[in-house]
Amino acid sequence: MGSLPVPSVQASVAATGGDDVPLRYLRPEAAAEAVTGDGDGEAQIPIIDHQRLLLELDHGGESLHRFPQDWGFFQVICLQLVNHSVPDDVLESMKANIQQFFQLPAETKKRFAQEQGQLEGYGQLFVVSEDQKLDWADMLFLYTQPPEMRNAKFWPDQPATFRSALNRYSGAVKDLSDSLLATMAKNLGLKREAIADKCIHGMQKVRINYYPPCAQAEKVVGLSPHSDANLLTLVLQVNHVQGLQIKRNGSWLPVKPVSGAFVVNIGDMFEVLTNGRYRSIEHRAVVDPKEERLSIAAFQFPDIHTMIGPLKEMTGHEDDAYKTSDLESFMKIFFATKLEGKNFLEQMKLN
Ligand SMILES: O=C(O)CCC(=O)C(=O)O
Ligand SMILES: [Fe+2]
Repeated sequence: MGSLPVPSVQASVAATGGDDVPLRYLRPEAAAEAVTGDGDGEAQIPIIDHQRLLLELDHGGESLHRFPQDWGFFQVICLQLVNHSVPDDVLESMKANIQQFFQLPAETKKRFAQEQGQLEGYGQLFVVSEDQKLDWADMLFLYTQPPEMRNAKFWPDQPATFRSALNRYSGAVKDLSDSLLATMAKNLGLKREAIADKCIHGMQKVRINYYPPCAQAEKVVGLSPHSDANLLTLVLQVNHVQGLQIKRNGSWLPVKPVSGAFVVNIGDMFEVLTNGRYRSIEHRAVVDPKEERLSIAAFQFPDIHTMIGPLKEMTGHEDDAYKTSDLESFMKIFFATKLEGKNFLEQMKLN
């Protein structure tokens, strides 16, 4: 497993001034796919107050149900969660640390570079061929939970507070995710523990994205369209620069950054577990012509030894619509596949 090495986009922009965009990044047709509005007003992703949601749930309210139904034929959850349990200082410290990390000299960042055949570290993912188009971004990918899975050599020791900030962030986001999974299970008519029980030692991987500005922003893509393979993803948009878009009714809908909010996305494993009742969200990131953009995606997985397949309580008399496989095989196929819409999940479908 691994991704082919590619140059740092940030370093190339610094070296060349960034006016000439190398051919491997130019994909004007993909970049120009239709975008709906600016993510405001009617088209805005629902903003959910987490404390209120929990109160409603305790009182038997309809909680999350309203939103997926408003959001089209399939149950699609993409929402911005505010008033959640991750403390402000944990968010602020994480943001400051990653902003400082990407400002470090190229040689310093390279000390944490991915190694051949491995996914973790500073570099890029999903590059599977020499002639594939590339994303206009650099990233840092780390295994964060359970703590035994951490590989200290990929965890930056500069800035000095990076490791402690990520440690706190990771734990707080895991707790929040567990709480959301319990809520979602209840929404599906399952026991609260139905999904959470699979996540007691649930894995978490964190992908920190850095999108440099691009003089030809309208011809490049920051992160190719994809759905996340895991159960649930919590994305923090680190600064005010807009870039994240979700696919809805065939066009791209911008997700406006809301300060302190987590964008909560359903991943492929949730789609499989619910036998397709809920659908994973296809999304992408575009880049800004003038300003850099940063985001942190925390991918929540079940425990490493969990089998991933449609839950019996979900299927009833229906046939399974997806294969059942162990988590490791599931992930191997995911990382060997070029990131392109939901093509990975197609491989997991039966018939
Ligand atoms: O940059 C973003 O907002 C999206 C990040 C994302 O989708 C990912 O890392 O999987
Ligand atoms: Fe994603």
